[in-house]
Amino acid sequence: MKDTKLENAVQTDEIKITARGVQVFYGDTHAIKDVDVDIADKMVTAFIGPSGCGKSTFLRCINRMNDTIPTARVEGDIRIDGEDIYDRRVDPVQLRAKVGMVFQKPNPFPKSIYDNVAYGPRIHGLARDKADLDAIVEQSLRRAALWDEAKDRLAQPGTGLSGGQQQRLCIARAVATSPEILLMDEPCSALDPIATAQVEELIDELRRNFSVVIVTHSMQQAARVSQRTAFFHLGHLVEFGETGHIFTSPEDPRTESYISGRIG
Ligand SMILES: Nc1ncnc2c1ncn2[C@@H]1O[C@H](COP(=O)(O)OP(=O)(O)OP(=O)(O)O)[C@@H](O)[C@H]1O
Repeated sequence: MKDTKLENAVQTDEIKITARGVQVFYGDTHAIKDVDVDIADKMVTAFIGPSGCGKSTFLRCINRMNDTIPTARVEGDIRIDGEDIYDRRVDPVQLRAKVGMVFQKPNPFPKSIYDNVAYGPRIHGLARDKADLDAIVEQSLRRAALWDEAKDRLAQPGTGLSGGQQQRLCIARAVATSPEILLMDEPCSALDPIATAQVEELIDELRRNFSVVIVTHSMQQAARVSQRTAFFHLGHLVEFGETGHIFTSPEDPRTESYISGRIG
């Protein structure tokens, strides 16, 4: 299995994240089993697979969010630009500024729109002065395609926005610290079709500047937004490759069954 995976791994792109022999345990539950993958820069990689197969668990390895779960134990090697992110010298808080995350349910802080976006730059000391912070907030809201809707109400609470706007605010908050990687865990599952389409369009824009990894339950969404797809099943990374190839000519029968709707 490992050889097939590596043969299918994308070798020609510029690689941002490499994972080798990754295992995750929650107590006695073995949730991720010996995963090897190379994730390309400036592309969208989708993680798909049936419920409970380990997509979110593996996503959380990339910014060490599993560190916050007491029963979770991660083994193996994960590197970003060749740097071992589990090295003792790596500060997880700094890592999470470099590897931003957007969650399933929009979770703006109970603060103004401005302060939501300014939060990360403030705690990481990224702005020289107020004018600089204003510029970061504006640029982040523009990148999240929210500036036009938010510019006249920056002092109003983020929680007063619509669900789709809140999710774009969370994307603006994530990009405000100039991350290199954006992790998205089912970012559209709480959104209506119009807001989903806006966020999907935004994801396509974001890949110009970031490496984006998205967990999705929707195969249509994976096909629309991603260039690379990883199919997980029972904790294994079964198949990984170009999205079009995975959806039209999957090589593993488990992938074929899943995309044709027979499992999951
Ligand atoms: N905090 C936790 N504590 C204990 N077990 C967990 C925890 N989080 C996940 N698991 C277990 O690890 C396995 C993988 O779960 P994970 O949430 O990563 O799957 P998933 O593919 O993202 O699922 P879904 O699509 O339903 O969100 C499952 O067996 C799940 O029950």
